[in-house]
Formats: sequence, structure tokens, C-alpha cells
Amino acid sequence: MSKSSTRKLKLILLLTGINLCVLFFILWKETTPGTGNASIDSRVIGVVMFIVFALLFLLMGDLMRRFVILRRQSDKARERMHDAVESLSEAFALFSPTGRMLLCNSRWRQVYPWLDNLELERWDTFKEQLKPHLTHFEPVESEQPGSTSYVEHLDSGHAILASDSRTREGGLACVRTDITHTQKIEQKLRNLGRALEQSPASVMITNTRGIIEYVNPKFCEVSGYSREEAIGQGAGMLRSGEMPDDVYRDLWKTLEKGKEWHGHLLNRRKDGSLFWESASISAVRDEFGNCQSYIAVKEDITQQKEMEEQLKMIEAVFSTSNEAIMVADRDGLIKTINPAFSRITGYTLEEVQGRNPSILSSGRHEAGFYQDMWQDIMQQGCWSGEIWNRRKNGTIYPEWLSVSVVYDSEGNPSEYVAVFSDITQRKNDEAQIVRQAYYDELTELPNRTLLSDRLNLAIATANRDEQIIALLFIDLDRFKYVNDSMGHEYGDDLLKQVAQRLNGCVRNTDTVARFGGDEFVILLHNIKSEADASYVANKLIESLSTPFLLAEREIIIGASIGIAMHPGDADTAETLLRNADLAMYRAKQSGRNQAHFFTAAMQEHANQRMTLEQDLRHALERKQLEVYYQPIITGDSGDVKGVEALLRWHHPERGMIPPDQFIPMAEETGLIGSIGEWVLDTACQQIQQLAAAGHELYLSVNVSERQRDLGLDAEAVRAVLEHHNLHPSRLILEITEGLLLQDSEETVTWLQGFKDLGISLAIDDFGTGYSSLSYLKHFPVDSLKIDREFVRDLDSDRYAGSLVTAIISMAASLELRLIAEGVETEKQRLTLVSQGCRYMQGYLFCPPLPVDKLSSWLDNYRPTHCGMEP
Ligand SMILES: Nc1nc2c(ncn2[C@@H]2O[C@@H]3COP(=O)(O)O[C@H]4[C@@H](O)[C@H](n5cnc6c(=O)[nH]c(N)nc65)O[C@@H]4COP(=O)(O)O[C@H]3[C@H]2O)c(=O)[nH]1
Repeated sequence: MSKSSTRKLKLILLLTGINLCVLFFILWKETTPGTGNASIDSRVIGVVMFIVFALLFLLMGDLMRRFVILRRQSDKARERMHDAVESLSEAFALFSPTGRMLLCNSRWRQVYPWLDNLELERWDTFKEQLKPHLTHFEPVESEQPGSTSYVEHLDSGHAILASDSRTREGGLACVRTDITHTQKIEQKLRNLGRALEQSPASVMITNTRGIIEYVNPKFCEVSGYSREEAIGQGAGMLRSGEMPDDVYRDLWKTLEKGKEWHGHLLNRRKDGSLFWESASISAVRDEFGNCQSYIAVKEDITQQKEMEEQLKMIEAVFSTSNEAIMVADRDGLIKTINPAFSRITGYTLEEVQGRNPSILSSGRHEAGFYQDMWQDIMQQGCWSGEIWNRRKNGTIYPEWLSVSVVYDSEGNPSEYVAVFSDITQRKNDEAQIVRQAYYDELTELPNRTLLSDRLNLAIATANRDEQIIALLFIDLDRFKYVNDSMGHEYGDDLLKQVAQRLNGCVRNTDTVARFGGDEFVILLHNIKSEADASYVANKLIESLSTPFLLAEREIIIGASIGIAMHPGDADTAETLLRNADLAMYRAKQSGRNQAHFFTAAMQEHANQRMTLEQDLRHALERKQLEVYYQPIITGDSGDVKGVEALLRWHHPERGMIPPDQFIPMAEETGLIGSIGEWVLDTACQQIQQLAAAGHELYLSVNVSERQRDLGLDAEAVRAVLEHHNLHPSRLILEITEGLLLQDSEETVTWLQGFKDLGISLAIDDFGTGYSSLSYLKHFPVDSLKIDREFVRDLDSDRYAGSLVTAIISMAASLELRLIAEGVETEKQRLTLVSQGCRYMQGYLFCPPLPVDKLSSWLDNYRPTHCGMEP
């Protein structure tokens, strides 16, 4: 109520009071005797009362009008208030100080739907009615003083935030907000927050400028940076510098387009180490679509990458391996194979997938073999060994197989991995190595090594079991002739045939070995006596004497056999062999096609030879060697053209030893190298000495085949000639036919070296080496020396005569100079001269002489003095 209305109400009450006082005064006057002037007073009073009543009436009317207005205003205000309260999103109720509900809005009813008669509602009854619907109650700290806040959790699942505030008049204004949704969102947010914090993925949130605003613990764990270190940094803090810039450009482009970026990043930890992350980066936008921040969810995939790399590597190994790989499942059925498997077995993946590996079985192994193998696999988890398998095309091959078991997490076999390689080649190689190491390639007979092994074993067995063994050393008699004249191809064929015949003469238990060249050794086991060895030797000689068929020609060779026995002749394999060899040598010396048993005398002879060999080693330094010279003469005129240098050894005990006895020894021991050099040097020096004495002659020097191997070449000879100032045209080197028979490019080059210097070459002892015209053409030779054997028989043997005639005419056709050796008689000289042989040497003219004697001989020499007919 307004102040003026209050004032007017007070005035009405005053006037009413005055009126009542006047009324009481009138009543008192009327009833009380002695009071005069009553009518004046009554009129006055009446007037007063009239005025008062009039005033009262006016005032009352005004008051009524005002009351109506106020009432209307109040109603409006109430309506407005009701509307306002109704329009509240919160539930609202007002309780009077006495606890009566004054008003509430419809939300209040919605929140508390069980309240039906709200007019009768009171605070305490409201509380009572609430109780059964309240699951729990949660006090909340109120922000407004004088108000109480709490959350009511209703059985309907709703959470109601209640706030009760005292009104000024002592009532209660109750506000109820349904926070069920908010609470759910809060809960969700809380869960999300917790999820972020506990996330196994590393999460980073940046603002739009890329400045880190949040990182979760996983980020810190992976990167090594603490939250404090990371927040405020640019998102690029983890960049390793190892990624191409394109990746980051693509990342930002994708984000700018509003899309999510997925990719792998190679980042760097705080400690500098690199790690791979799989990242999903996206923009977080507000309701208007404006980018608020970026969120990166990343997973450390370093291990995965490493595994991928490893897988790639395994894949590469699997597909490129030369070894076949087969993976079988727990039931042993093939799951997969690699290309090498297909290469080796011939089966494709489609052909073997789901099948049992037994499709590869060769049938060569017994069932027990596979049982043992599987037992090992199951017990030890792996097996490896050699196994024979069958390819798709049916061929059987050896393989080296390794099988291992792959176990699952429970320790049960889940897969079987078999790796194998085809070892056919290796086996062949091994067999080849064994063959090469122990067998002769040509004849396929045991070689020296295997013979030696078997001999050692045989001696040991013989010693233990008191047995007798015999060793037969066989040398083919005319093999060199066949080989040189018919060629190596036929020589090889002959050796093979010999090997077959030898094998045919002995028992399977005996050993027939090729010792080298045309030498064979037979080991006879457990024989009764020497007679058995002799019997076999004769059988062998007889067999080898039977003609061989080579190039459709019947070839006759023979064999010399030396026999050594154990026990008796030697106790070791080496000595037994050496003694059999000595016996063979004796057999050869005694004429071909013979067998000889080893004797102590042979040993003696061998010892002597050994001593001689030792003496020869010192002969040069002890100045026991001397060069003799034999003049070479023109057969018809008797002019001395040159001399041949012939070596002599003056042995202090044995006297003069002929070169035939020590030159082969010098060749065998290699001493011929230094001896040959000495001979050339001495001869050059002495020929110049003779020249100085007025005898200008050419010099012929014998050169052994071995000297070539020991380093004698044109350069070495040139140095000697230069040293003695001897012109190369005055030197003839005599080489044996054997050297030419090798017919190698190497020999031609070697000889050509001398020719290029201007040195002449002569073939010594021509006719003994089965030479033929054809090969002579290949070599740069100038002269042939007819062997003295042919010259000796010249007058007595028609065959030799015709041979010499043939040699002479052949030399003429090749324009080769001829020198006949060993001319001893006038008849020989005349025959040779008459056939056209121009040069000769021999005792008829002069024996080999030391240089001083030769010098005297030359001084005194007159062609008529040597019996030469004019
Ligand atoms: N029966 C007979 N023999 C005669 C007659 N005239 C010469 N002789 C001998 O015939 C041989 C000729 O030498 P050769 O055929 O080259 O055969 C030589 C040669 O091949 C070799 N020889 C000698 N000295 C050397 C040398 O310094 N180096 C090399 N590598 N071999 C040499 O030793 C072989 C033998 O030499 P020698 O014993 O000196 O034997 C010499 C010589 O003394 C004769 O009228 N009647």
C-alpha cells in the first residue's frame, strides 16, 4: 500500500473517531440532567457529524477507488510474478514464514510430480513427501550467504540442485535446477579427462598457433619431456629433422582444409633418440566452426616399425633365400613355401598347400627314420640332418634339412618350419674332391695317397694277423713311344686299357693304383709266399704283353715289375714302395718284360746312388767339374767347324764319372740349373780363349729340358754371351727331342727367344725320340744330330742305314743342317758323306778333350792326319 493511501486511511480512522466522540457527547448530553442549550449543541453536533460523515464518505470513496486500483495492480503484479516464476527454467516455490506454500511454478510440479494438492502444500509435508523419492542427498557449498544448497538424487534418476534462501519476511524461496544432464556431461568430461590421462596413446593439444596447451602422461613417458617442459613449447619440439618437409606441409594443408591428418612421424625424444609415432591430428572447432585448437593423438610405433622392418627383412629372406622354406601348421600340413622350395622341388604353392610334406618322400628311408626324426623334433624342438627327397618330376635328391617347432603362448606346437637346401652339388663336389684326392682321374684307379693309406693299413693288418703282403711296382716299357708318337689322347687310352687289364689280373680285395705317368702299383693282400707274388707278376707281364688296340692298330708294349715283400723287405709303406721301385729299375735294366724281387744288393746300389747325389751337390764348389770339347768336322774336307762342350766329373774316389750317370741325377735334383750355367759360362770363356789362340770355332752346348724350368732363358744366355763378348751366331744350343715332343706354345716361345738373339738350335740324339717330320716344322731348329747308335750300325745294319738315309733326306727337305755323332770308322764317314751328311764328330777325328789339349790338337790338326782320305 502506498504512503498516501495509508495517510488517507489514518484520516478516515481519525474522522471516524471524531464522529464517534461527537456521538458519545450527544448521547451523554441527552441522558445527563442539568445540561442546557441542548438544541444548539445538537445542531452543531449534527453539522459536525454531517461534515465528518461527508468527509468520511469522500475519503472512503477515494480509498475504495485506490483499493480497487491497488487490487488490480496487485493482481497484475501477481500475474507478472507468476509468469516470471513460470518462465523460469528452474523449478521455483515460495513458502511463507509459517511454512505454507505461497506459490510455485509448473517446473516445480515437473520436478516433484508426486505433489498433487499444492494449495495445501507445506514445507514440512513437502519434505515428508520427498523422502521416499530421495535416493541420496549431497550437500553443496553455497555461493550465496544465507542460502542452503544441496543436490537431491531422486529415484527417477534425476539430480536436482536445490537452493533454499530465506526471504526477508522469513519465508523460504526454493529454487530447483535439474542438473541430471549437466552432471552426465560433467561425468563424461571427467571420464574423458581420466581417459586422456590414462590413455595409452600420447595426446597433445595445441592452440591455433601450434603452442602446446596440454599433454597427457603418455606423451611425457614417450617423449621424455615433463608436462611443464612441454606446455608452452611449439608442437615442432619433437621434430627429428629426419622427416622430409613435404610431410609437414601435407599435414598443415590437410588441417587447413578441415580434415584430419593421419600419418607416421619420426620424432626425437628429449634424450636425442629417435622414435616413430603414428599420429592423428585434427582441429577442434566451436559451434560456429572456428578452429579453437588442434589435438594430436599419437601412438609410439617404434617397435611396430622395427617389427615391420624385421618382417620386411624376413620376407626378403623368405623370398630370396636360396634355401627352401616350408611352414606347416600344427597338424603338419603345409601352410606356405618360398620360391626356393618351388625351385628345388618343382611344386608350386597351390600344389602343396594343405598337403602333408610326405609328398616329398623319396622312399629311400625306412619308417623308423621318420619316427626318430619326429621324436627329436617333439622332444628337442628341432632336428637337422641329411635326407633324401623326391622332386615333382620324380628325381631323388639329397637335401640338408633343418626342422624347428614354433610354440604358441601356451607352449604347444603351433607351426613347424622346415628349411632345406639341395645338396646334390655339394655331394657331387665332395665325391669329386674325394675322387680327386684319392683317385686318378684318367684311370679311376686309387692314386698315390690312397695307395699309401691302404699300404699303411695293410702293413698294420699284416703285422697283427701275421700275414704276408707284396707290393708290385709296374713301369710300362714302351708307353713313352706310344704317347709321343701317337699323341696324348692315345696315350691316355692306352693307360685306361692297362688299368683294366691290371684289375683283371688281381682279386677285388687287392689294390691296383696308378702311381704316376706310366707307373702302376699293385698291393697284394694276405698272400702265402713269394710264389704268389711271382705268379701274379707273370700274369701281369703276360697280360700287358698282349697287343693293345689303339686307333685300329695293334700296339705292343711291355712292363717291368719290381716286387717287394712285407715282412722281409721293408717295414714301412715308404720303404716298401722305394724297394719295389728299385727292383723295378733293376728289371728294366735287365731287359724289358721282366719282374724282379727286391734284394739287399739293390738297396746297396740305391745307397751308393744317394751318396753320389750328395757328392754331386758339392762337385761344383769343389771344382770337380770340367768341360771337355769334341771337335765337329766337315765330313768331306775335314775342316774343324766347331766343338761340342761335354761335361766331365772328376770324382775324388771314383775317378771320372760319365755324364750319362750324373746328368739325369742333376736333372732330378735340380742341380742341373747351376751346373748348366757353369758349363755355358766356362765354355763361352774357353771358346774365346781358343779364338784368341787363332781357332775361331762355333760352340755347341747341351741344354737340358729341366734347365728351362729352372729359369734358363734367352735373357740369361744373352748376359753370358755379352760377358764373354761372344757373338750369338757362334753358339748352338743342343736340345733333346723329348722337349719338342711336348709341342707346347710355351716351348716354341722359349726356343724362339734364343733364335731371336741369333743363336742356332740343334736337336740332339735325333732318331731315338720317335720324332716325325710334322712336329719339326713347328720349331725354330737349324740342325739335327743323328744319334751315334744309328751311325754305329751304319755299315752292319741295313735298317739303321735306311733310317739314316731317311733322316738325311728329311733334313734336306727341311733345309736342316745335319751332324752325325759317334763316327768311329772311315766307312761310316764315307757312307755319311755319300748320303749327304756334311758335318760329323766322333773318335775317328778326335775324342772329347779338355781345353788345353784341344788347343794343342787344333794346333797340330791337319785333315790328312785323321785318316781322312783326300
Ligand atoms: N761311342 C762313342 N761315343 C762318342 C764318340 N764321339 C763322341 N762320343 C760321345 O757321344 C756323346 C755325345 O754327346 P751327346 O749326344 O750330346 O750326349 C751327352 C749329352 O746328352 C750329355 N751331356 C754331356 N755334357 C752335358 C752338359 O754339359 N749338359 C747337358 N745337359 N748334357 C750333357 O751327356 C751325354 C753323354 O756325354 P758323353 O759321355 O760325353 O758322350 C758324348 C761323347 O763323349 C764316338 O766316336 N763313339
